Amino acid sequence: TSTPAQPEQILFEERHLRFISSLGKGNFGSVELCRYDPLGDNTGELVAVKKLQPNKKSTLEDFKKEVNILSIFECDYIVKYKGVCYSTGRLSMSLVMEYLPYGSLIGYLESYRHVNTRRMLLFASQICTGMEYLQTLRYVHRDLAARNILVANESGKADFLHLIFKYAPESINESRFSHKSDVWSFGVVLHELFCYCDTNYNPKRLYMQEIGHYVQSPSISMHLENILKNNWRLPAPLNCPPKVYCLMKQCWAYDFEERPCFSSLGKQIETIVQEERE
Ligand SMILES: COc1ccc(-c2cccc3nc(Nc4ccc(N5CCN(C)CC5)cc4)nn23)cc1
Repeated sequence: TSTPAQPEQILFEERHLRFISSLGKGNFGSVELCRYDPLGDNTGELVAVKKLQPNKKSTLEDFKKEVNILSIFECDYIVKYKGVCYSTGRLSMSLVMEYLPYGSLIGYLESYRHVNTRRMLLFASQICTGMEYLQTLRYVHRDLAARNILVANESGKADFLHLIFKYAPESINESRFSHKSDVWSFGVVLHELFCYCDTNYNPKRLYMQEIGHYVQSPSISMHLENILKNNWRLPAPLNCPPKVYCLMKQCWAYDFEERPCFSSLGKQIETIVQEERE
């Protein structure tokens, strides 16, 4: 049998990757803004470089898996993979991706507070399309959250990336993830959107208010599971159209089989957009 075709490994030479700034850190490693400038005249393109932490538990295998997965995705709503960079000295590997200048949805909503319902719904609809695409590839995201959603450009085309208060009940205590648990997380992202990612109303804070701030970490998930089982849900955001809150509640059906799929959510969002127009 022939060996599986290697994704086109576009090699970025480390010596031409000029560090500009740090874009963010996570348990995966760090992401830096760099200019790939082989001509050395600052005309090179800006790229987002995700450095793999070799010491972290994520291994070379994880890296190769991520490269293979990302390089297959062909979707307007998933960040574009450009290639890899193997640094000779430090034996580290980096993932090179397109750079999205507007940063995360959280940062965007904090600075552009005038974002109206229509634009929010546009974001929601685009996130839905991206999630539908992942589902066709049978890829479960597991970390859909506003912090992992990147805004691609002024037109508000939401891009998102892959990656506890976002989790569906079955994920919290059975670690079961599915497209339907991603739908639950999508409901939480909708909530963040319509709260403008306001830290006073972020999911963690609202859940902890209900559970009790005194509760310490290991038992938080048990308390979370209890309030969800007792049908408590995140409250409707200020000025949130009732139909949008109704969508969130559908995503938060305790029984994952009762949750809508992304294509149904997309259609319902389109309907609300039409009604908002009239
Ligand atoms: C968890 O941290 C990150 C950071 C960056 C990325 C990432 C991956 C793949 C492509 C990509 N494009 C951008 N753009 C971007 C632009 C601005 C900012 N911020 C500017 C303002 N600063 C205060 C915060 C960062 C962050 C990311 N970030 N980014 C993913 C996760």
